[in-house]
Amino acid sequence: MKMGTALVYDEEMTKYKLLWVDPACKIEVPERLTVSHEALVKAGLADRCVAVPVREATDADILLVHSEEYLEAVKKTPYMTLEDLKEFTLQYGDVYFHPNIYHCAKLAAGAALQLVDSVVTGKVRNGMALVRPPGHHSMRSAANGFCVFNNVAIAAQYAKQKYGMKRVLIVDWDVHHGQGVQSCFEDDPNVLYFSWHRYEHQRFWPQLRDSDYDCVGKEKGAGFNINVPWNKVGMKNGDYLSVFCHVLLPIAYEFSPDLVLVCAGFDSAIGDPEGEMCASPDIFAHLTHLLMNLAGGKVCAVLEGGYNLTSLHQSVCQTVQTLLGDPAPRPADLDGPCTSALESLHCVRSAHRQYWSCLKHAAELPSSEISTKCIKLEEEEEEKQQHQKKEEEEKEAWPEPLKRLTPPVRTAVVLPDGVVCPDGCERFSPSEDLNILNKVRENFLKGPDDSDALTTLSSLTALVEKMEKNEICNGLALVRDVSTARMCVVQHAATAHRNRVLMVCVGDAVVPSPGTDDGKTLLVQFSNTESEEQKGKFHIPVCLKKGCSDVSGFTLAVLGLLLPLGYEYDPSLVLLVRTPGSGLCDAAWQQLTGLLQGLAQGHTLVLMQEGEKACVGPTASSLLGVAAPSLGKLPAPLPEDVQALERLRHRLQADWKLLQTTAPETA
Ligand SMILES: NCCCNCCCCCC(=O)CS
Ligand SMILES: [Zn+2]
Repeated sequence: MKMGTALVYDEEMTKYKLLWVDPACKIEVPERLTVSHEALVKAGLADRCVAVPVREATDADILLVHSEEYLEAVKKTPYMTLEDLKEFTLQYGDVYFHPNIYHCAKLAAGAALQLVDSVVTGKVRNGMALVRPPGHHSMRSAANGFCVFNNVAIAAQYAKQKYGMKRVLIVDWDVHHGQGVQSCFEDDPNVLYFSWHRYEHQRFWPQLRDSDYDCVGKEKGAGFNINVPWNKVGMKNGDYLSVFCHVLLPIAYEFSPDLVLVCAGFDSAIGDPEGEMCASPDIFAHLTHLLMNLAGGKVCAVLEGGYNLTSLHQSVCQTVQTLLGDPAPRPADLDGPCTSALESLHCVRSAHRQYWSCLKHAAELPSSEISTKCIKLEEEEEEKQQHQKKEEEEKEAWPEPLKRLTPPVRTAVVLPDGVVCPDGCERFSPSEDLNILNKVRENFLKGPDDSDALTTLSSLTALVEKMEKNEICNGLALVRDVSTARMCVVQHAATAHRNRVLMVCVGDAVVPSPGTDDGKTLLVQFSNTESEEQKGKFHIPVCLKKGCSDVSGFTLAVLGLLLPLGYEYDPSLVLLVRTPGSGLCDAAWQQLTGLLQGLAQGHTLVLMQEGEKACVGPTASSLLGVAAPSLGKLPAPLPEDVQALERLRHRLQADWKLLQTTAPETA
């Protein structure tokens, strides 16, 4: 499987700027690109990428989205005087022209097409295009919001036309609604457009009625346009992750795209004057990671907005470093979604429940008076927040994202002699560390002579120690006795006081509840047997009618339950245990292994029963960072599974805020 990350950039795109006074446009400056690119160079990330040259989009490329008259009009701008340019600009909104902007707009669109070529032909696995002018606001026959040509919309049409891509997912995490993208594809069921955006009940630019959650697409495209309006500023990491886990990812997996394009705007990060949100730059490492197992990893990120040069360059680095496969930083102290975000979440899920089987269970929209009451309630909160926000603005500051050091060894394996070490992995030699050997001997050995158990258990202990020191990223062990191995790992990991172990079990082995409910271990167990005993906050049985053999139900449980739990729990180690009888297909198992690596700085330890030897290769592939194979278009999950998950989420959301999908009942 091809690895490699493309970086498409050319300094020519810095060579235009605002030539007159216009307060709405002055934030769109050339430094946005130079600062971002220099940060990638300084962080040593640019050198790790495959440099892909830009090219000018041809007329034919541009006409995939725009009208001839618009293109002909823009073609005239290089020859215009300053007065003509001002005149020409007046017909559009919140955008400016410059003698060189037509050239740069062709390069920006061409850069996106070069990126698509590199990814789709397999030259690289994924990549990022650092471009300006941005694109997602430009309409078929109009420039808008700093945008001239719609770079990502052109890229999507190009991918469909040139490569016969059936289904393209566009994720727009920019803080503005890409109305240009929406209008291009709103009747197209082959392009799923997702956008969240600052909206404030249509009070925020561009103040469009069509940006609200009930604009779901038209005719054949109904359901393939997802708008998540942020009706308040100050949204944080927990708000963003909730929307990914409870809206975007379940639908994206059901849609099963052949290609993922990202309108990667970073004005949704903290410090940005446009967005006024509070999400930290490292959240983009997680948003990127969560998309990287879709479409076999074919992800093309194209820069859109981002106007605070500090959070912009930090967010760009977080995104590129994740595309390169480096483990994501641990998500620091996530809050649950705020009331306003929950209302939006609930409305979006209700608006789309008829189109997506993963949402069938979404509760009915609250009757109209309740929703207006919510808005009234919000307006009161708003007054309070407004003056508070004024003070905050001055001291907007956030910690520099932690340096993400990549362990020297990516994947270590503990395997019985007869099993070959998968390519790219490092066989972990048994430990000679005497105090480990003694501890294992006295705590876990049944018979004194059980030498190979001693070898296995001491190797595992040593492996966990090396993961804690970040010398090894993740590991895989094929063991005879999984339950003893599991206890050994949990016991060792728990000794380090601040450790938390997320243990995920698939298969029919009965897993005893972790000792006390002290929170040092969170056990999530997938099975098909309804367990009778009441579990605590830290032991969560997920019972699916057909266990893990139903990929749709399993995927829904992973995306809408396991991931939010994992992010909120924020473990230092993820212990993924597979025992026979899970019925889990390799692709679903690899998706699980891939997605969980977004937690614990990628420290995932997979324990498998010896009988699962055939699964060593696929597991190693995921642990090495290779994208999991696509699951294909998912059939509808079993209604009883959907209801069971919904009930479980409602039962747990008092303890686990990221499981919430509806606003607390208004008094
Ligand atoms: N006219 C009131 C000023 C509001 N600012 C709007 C500026 C357009 C923002 C477009 C953008 O950021 C592209 S990602
Ligand atoms: Zn924007």
